[in-house]
Amino acid sequence: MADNRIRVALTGNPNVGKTTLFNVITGSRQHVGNWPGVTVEKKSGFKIYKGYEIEVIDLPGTYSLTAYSLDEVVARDFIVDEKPDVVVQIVDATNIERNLYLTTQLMELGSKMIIALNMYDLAEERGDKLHVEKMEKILAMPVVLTIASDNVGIYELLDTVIAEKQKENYHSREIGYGDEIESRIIELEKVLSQDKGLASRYPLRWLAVRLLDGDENILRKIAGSSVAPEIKSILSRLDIEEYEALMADKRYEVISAMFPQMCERCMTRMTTSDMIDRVMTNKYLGIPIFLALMWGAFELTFSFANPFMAIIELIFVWLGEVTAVHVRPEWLASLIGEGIIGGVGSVFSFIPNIFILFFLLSMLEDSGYLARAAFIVDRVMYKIGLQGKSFIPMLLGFGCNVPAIMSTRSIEDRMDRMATIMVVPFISCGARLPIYILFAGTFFSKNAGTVIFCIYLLGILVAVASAKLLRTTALKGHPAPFILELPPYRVPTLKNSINHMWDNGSMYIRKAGTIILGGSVVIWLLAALPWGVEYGSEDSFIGIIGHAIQPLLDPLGFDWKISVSLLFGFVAKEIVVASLGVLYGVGDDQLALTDSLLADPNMYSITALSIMVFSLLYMPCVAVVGIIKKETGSWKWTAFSVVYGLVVAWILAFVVFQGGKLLN
Ligand SMILES: Nc1nc2c(ncn2[C@@H]2O[C@H](COP(=O)(O)OP(=O)(O)OP(=O)(O)O)[C@@H](O)[C@H]2O)c(=O)[nH]1
Ligand SMILES: [Mg+2]
Repeated sequence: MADNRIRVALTGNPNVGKTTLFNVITGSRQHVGNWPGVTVEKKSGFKIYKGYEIEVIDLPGTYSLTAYSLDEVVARDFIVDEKPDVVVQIVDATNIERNLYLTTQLMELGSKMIIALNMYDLAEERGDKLHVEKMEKILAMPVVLTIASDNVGIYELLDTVIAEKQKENYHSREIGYGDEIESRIIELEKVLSQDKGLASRYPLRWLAVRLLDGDENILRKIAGSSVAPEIKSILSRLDIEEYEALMADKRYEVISAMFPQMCERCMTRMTTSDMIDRVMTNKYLGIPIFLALMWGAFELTFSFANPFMAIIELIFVWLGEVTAVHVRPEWLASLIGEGIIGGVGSVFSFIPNIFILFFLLSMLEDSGYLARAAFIVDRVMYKIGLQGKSFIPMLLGFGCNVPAIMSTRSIEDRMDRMATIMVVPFISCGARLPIYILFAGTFFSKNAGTVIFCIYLLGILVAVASAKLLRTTALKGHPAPFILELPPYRVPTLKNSINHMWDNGSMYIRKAGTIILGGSVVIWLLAALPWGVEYGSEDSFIGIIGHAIQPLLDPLGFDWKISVSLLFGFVAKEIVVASLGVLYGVGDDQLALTDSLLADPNMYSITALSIMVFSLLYMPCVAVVGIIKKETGSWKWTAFSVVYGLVVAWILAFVVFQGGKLLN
């Protein structure tokens, strides 16, 4: 490797600001959130600085080097196997003692190390006195103060990285584990050293320590080695569990001896966060507060977005009129008017809602509240035999199910993970929102926010119930207890909320310009062909397809237009709205889609409700099906997910529609 290239790994406990730091150094925009477990994959980026090409790798958070879940393994293996030039451990300055556990393990690896003492704004705020120089001396490594979220200390950190890389010799730092364990370490080291390949790849002392620590992954790493049988026989004579406990004790002992010298007045005390949590996570108040906050978010979304939505609608209706008058030949006017403006336009008018909802959700996330929501829901889920960790992917699922399913990698237990993957599609993603806004806004205009809130809630309930069902049948087993470290409450940063809003919102706009545009044109073609048929009539191709599937959906109250739109929604759920836009010929009679729907004699509010319920549940879109296949590695489960969704959606929409008809 050329001399001016440096590879730097960012590691540390979850939720300490690794990704925030990564983003400011490399100018990337990876997802940052105030809860542990945001990052589940390694991401790399580059920074050119003072003539050096610095590659920075952001890793998932990990509490120790004994990795349990998939994301922790990613972090551990990278540092151990890829040997970055410099390892930067990001330490939460308000939680140093706890973070040092990982430090003691990283130290043993013998890599060049730097501590970035992050969030020191928060430490200072509460009156801690940090002794950075003492810390450097005790740990024998550079310590740099940073405030990643405020761009403070970044260049100092980069300078330190360069200086560290250039250092010729540095001493590895060791923890003494006491005579008994030390003699075992020496015994193991001696055997391990016979395998020259191993010796060149890993520090032998480190390997020995990990083996005595009962690390299964390390056992697997040396399985192919000639010394493996001998190592195994030594280990089998020892009580590894006891060694593991002894070594952990020793580390804690070392930490509690050095910690008081690094920080004065850094005792644990009742913080504001703790006090707020007494109320927020209270046994009785927790769930009502959660529901109230979510309901508030939907109400706000709706009332704020309404005027903007009306303006966008007007613009598209006007564009439709202009097209009808000025564009010739007529088929082209129809393509642009009915197809493109009708389809893309009707999806576009929901952009304000998407933006506002994601802005609000990201404020809740950044403040630390969503982690509490996971905690509260976990309490309930655990009682009915489910693992609360599944709630975190569900939270991500409100944005898009694809990253949500990827984030299940942080779930250790395979059964739990599979069950979570199967139920995430019931969590309503942003793409379904336009469908609800259209139908709730049109048929329940007075309390649209509440109706949409109930739909989201229904999604969560179906997800939880399905998980329960799966966990007691095909994916039987006990849930592992879930320990979630609650992050502190923080004032949400505007930058973060806007970034988050933009990421979700721009994805939506991109989709409108590509897949939805394409879908609209296809639907227009199907509605206009065969040549000479009346546009969008029952004799057009789309009419024929619609009539073919409509009998299946008739008991749910859907006519052929709704049926065919739902069919195309499989590609992307926004297409349901786009194709309704095309089929109701917005450009034609110069009405907004909402007015056309109100004018349709077959549409009642109960039909609208049935459509919303069906769209919420009916099957994951193409992209989600793809990721389910990838993450489960099984066609059987992928097919199950599609069929199960369709069945559940059909049954619930049936109950809603037929029940509603009976009541009326
Ligand atoms: N006050 C303050 N907040 C910070 C600082 N650095 C990061 N944060 C916030 O801390 C939270 C966690 O940041 P992330 O960058 O997602 O943390 P991470 O270490 O990548 O977390 P995982 O990927 O879950 O392991 C976010 O809400 C950030 O805005 C800091 O220096 N000061
Ligand atoms: Mg991260």
